[in-house]
Amino acid sequence: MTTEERQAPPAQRWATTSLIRYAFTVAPAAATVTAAMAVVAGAAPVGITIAIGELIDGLTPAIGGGLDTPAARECYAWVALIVVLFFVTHLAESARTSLGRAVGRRVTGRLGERVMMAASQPATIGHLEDSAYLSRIGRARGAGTIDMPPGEAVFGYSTRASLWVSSIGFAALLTQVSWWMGPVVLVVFVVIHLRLVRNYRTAVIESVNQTKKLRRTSYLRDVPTTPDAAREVRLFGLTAFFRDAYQAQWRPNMVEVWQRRREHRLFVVVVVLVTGTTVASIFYYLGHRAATGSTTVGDLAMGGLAIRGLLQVLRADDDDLRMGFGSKAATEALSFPAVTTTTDPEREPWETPAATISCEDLHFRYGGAQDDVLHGIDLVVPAGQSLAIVGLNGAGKTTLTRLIAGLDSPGGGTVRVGQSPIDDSNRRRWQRQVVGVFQDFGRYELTVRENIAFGSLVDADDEDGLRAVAHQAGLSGFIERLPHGWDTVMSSAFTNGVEASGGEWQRIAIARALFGLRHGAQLLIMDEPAASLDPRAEAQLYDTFHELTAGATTIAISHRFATVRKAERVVVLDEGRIIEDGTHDDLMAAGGRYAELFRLQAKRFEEVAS
Ligand SMILES: Nc1ncnc2c1ncn2[C@@H]1O[C@H](COP(=O)(O)OP(=O)(O)OP(=O)(O)O)[C@@H](O)[C@H]1O
Repeated sequence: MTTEERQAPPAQRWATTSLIRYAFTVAPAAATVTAAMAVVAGAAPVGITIAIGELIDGLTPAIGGGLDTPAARECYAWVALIVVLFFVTHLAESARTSLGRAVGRRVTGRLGERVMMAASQPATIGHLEDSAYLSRIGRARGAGTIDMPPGEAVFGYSTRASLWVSSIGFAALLTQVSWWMGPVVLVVFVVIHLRLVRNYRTAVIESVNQTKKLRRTSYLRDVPTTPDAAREVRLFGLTAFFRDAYQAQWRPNMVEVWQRRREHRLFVVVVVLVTGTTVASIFYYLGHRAATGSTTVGDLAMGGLAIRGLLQVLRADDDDLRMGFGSKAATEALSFPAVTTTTDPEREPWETPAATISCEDLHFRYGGAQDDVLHGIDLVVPAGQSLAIVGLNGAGKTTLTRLIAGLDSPGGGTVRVGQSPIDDSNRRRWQRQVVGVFQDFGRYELTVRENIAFGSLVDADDEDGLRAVAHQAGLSGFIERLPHGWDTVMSSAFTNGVEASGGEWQRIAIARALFGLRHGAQLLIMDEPAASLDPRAEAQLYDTFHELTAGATTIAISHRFATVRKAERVVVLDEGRIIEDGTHDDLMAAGGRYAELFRLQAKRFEEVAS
């Protein structure tokens, strides 16, 4: 993914046509019926207005003639038509509303999927750490001052379509009263309406363009209610900090939006004056014509009702907000490529089942950073070796494993597996050969079974395998005690769900990786895999390590030297360079950085023990 694709600025175009076309594509039947209902719901009130006019004109000859005269019967017919049209209006309007919303939901769902698939398309992960790209995703989901996803626009269009049908009908009725009146009123009202809508849309663009800032603002607002942060927020007394930071950011972000709203209110006053004058003049004109006998009372009533109906054209309200925000979100969502097929390949044997991994002159820099994190790493890891990477915080250990796993592509140099350099043509296939227990491993709010089976999802029905890896990771007792065993959801936020401790989560992550190894993965990466384990569990993990990893290549990052010394080979990383490489004994004998750090840690233990 290029930087331009990641950081595409907010869409300036409105997706009206493409969004409507999209709605007809994803829900053809419902969209067609919604459109038909919008036309009926818009046309029926015009019919009612005509019927009322005719009824009033028919009443004069009918009055005093009794209930069973032709004139009275004609009045009954008009009344019946009015009643029927009332029902038709309400039925069509209800159908339009519920179907329009359903189509909108479908559009929102499908566009949400489109964004998810597009964001998951690159095999590398750097774009998901890019704030510009995250803002694009936020905009495509309709996140703004208020959440207004794309489907809301579809519903707004159906409401507006109905309104346009009735407006054109009412204008046609006015033309019957006087030829110039319909076009003139329609044009004046439409011009005012479009201006009102433009104001709305400007406000929308401004607030959507604020997404990046608003994402930050929302973050500040949400932290105190996030379970992960709840303890620290209380213990450190941070509620007021987050409230103040939220307000301090929110107000300046909203200043322009508020200014726009003030201008808009002023414009609304002008609108009221112009329309009031127009409507008053027309009523005076109609009244004058009726009084001088050049038009009937029925036409007068019809004209009045038509004007009243036309006044609705002026409305610029929630529907415009829906169309504005929603279509903006849709424009953004539609700018993501449509990826329909999942690109996750099944695990299949690599060219050579157990291949040497070679890093050749690797350089890497994170997007937006000034300096490289890795400076020319050369490292050959033979198949089946257990390697430990050691180094101070920020030395580049995690970054190196990200490159080896194919999660990032290097700025310079190559990662080779066997004979094949890892590039975009084979990246996903290689990734399926790698399993990991990362520092920020996934804590999926799904069942414990799913959490572990993710290690090799196609083998999820391997009950024996699941039980075996759970046992190896020391989870058997934990799972037995769960209220729904393997089907317990790992989050108390859900009914019958439970919360696991940090160590239990880590064991789940280990079991997941072991399940992947069991089903053919050839590289295990572990970044501080025992950080949350109790000493007994950690000892057990490493004592049985070779048996558990079944000959796979393993790369472990750890600050615990008791763990590190068990590896066949150790490399020491310092500021993005390998400075030492050998067995524990070699490096101790060399008396370099490794020996220094090892002795420092051993001394601490001795001090504590004595
Ligand atoms: N996603 C990222 N975006 C930008 N910079 C990053 C990112 N991840 C890490 N860095 C930077 O890259 C450098 C190396 O980080 P890395 O996580 O590889 O170090 P490490 O040796 O694993 O550290 P630790 O022992 O603390 O886990 C650090 O200076 C860090 O700030």
